[in-house]
Amino acid sequence: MARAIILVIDSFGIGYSPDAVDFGDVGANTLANLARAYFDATGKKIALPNLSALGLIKACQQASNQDFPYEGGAPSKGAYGFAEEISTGKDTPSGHWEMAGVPVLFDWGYFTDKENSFPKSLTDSIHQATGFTGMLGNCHASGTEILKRLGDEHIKTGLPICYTSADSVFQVAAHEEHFGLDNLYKYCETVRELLGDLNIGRVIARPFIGDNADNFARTGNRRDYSVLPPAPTVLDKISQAGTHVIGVGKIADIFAHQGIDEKTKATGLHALFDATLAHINTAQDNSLIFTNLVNFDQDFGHRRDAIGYARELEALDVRLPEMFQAMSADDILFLTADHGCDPTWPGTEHTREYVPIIAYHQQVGSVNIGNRKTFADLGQTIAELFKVEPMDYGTSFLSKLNFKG
Ligand SMILES: O=P(O)(O)O[C@H]1O[C@H](CO)[C@@H](O)[C@H]1O
Ligand SMILES: [Mn+2]
Ligand SMILES: [Mn+2]
Repeated sequence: MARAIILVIDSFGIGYSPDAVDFGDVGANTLANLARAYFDATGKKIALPNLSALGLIKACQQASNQDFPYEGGAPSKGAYGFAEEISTGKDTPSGHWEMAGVPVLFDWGYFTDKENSFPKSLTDSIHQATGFTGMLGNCHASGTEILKRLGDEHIKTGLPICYTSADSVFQVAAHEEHFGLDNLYKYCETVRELLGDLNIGRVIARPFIGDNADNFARTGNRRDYSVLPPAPTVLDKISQAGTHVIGVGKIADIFAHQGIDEKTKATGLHALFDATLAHINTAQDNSLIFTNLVNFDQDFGHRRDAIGYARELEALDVRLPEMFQAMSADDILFLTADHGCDPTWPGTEHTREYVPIIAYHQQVGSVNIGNRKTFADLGQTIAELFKVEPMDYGTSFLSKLNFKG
């Protein structure tokens, strides 16, 4: 076994899942709906020749029973299927931990009130511990809209902007220069400690720059402070057994730095892709390179920008051959997602969807691995590949891969 690569296209759902009714997401389909919106707006079919060859379109059609405009051929290489999530939430940590073999079967804590979202006991303790006299926001919000609304006041008052969403998060936006990046991180670390038993998945630092509502922009210095996964993930197991686990992008943050031997941060699709390629070019045998492409979710899914999402998918597709070329004959690439975020869906939140599971290896001919009952099938496959004890959840699909020769 040489190396494995996992590319998570963050938020890339391919059709609402059987339990979507519990989330108000019946009808969501990130890929199919954005392809339609792109066609309606531009008259062009989304061009995904490489992802189509890997079976992505077929996986989406199987998951959703729907057709949509696209350009690309029939599946010709690699394995393709669609997986449903058994974790209770449709958030990023749940999706990633489940794909690493550890679904989140307990309920996260949520701040459900749209206004005055944080309990007074919590805000009091934050003010006491940080020395700030107050906070702005304290509500549900989209991270870009709240900057437009409160960014100026933040600069004037020096108070942090705190907000949440339907996810189990406490987010803090602050200006990189006026408030300072280190101060923002320190504030978030304090909040992380004070959240205690509220069972909140993540505190997220959201630094931004700019001087007015028209040009405030979030920077790549986002930092996620996650709780630990509820059990050792396949990353812990393979890392302990000697596999070199490399996290690219926010992977290390998502796994609270557990089971990660080396990490590289980068901002934007191309920088993240380049960082992944650089690791493929240099990583020793017996390595796992695990990359999260956050921009699909952050810049397009939550922003409900279907056209931008479509163009970013095309840009990723164009670059895939570079990855195929960099891979050695024994390497295996998995492409998947952690949840949906349909850019045509009402609101700004994630959507409960099937995700694609695609596996590419030079020697693997096209094979349909069908409906996977949990994202943990990927973790179980990774466990088998790297020869560690099986995980408690998931069914490996390694034996289904159609290895030639
Ligand atoms: O609107 P922004 O700040 O991008 O927030 C989004 O990002 C958070 C973490 O993924 C989610 O909870 C969602 O609300
Ligand atoms: Mn995500
Ligand atoms: Mn998100």
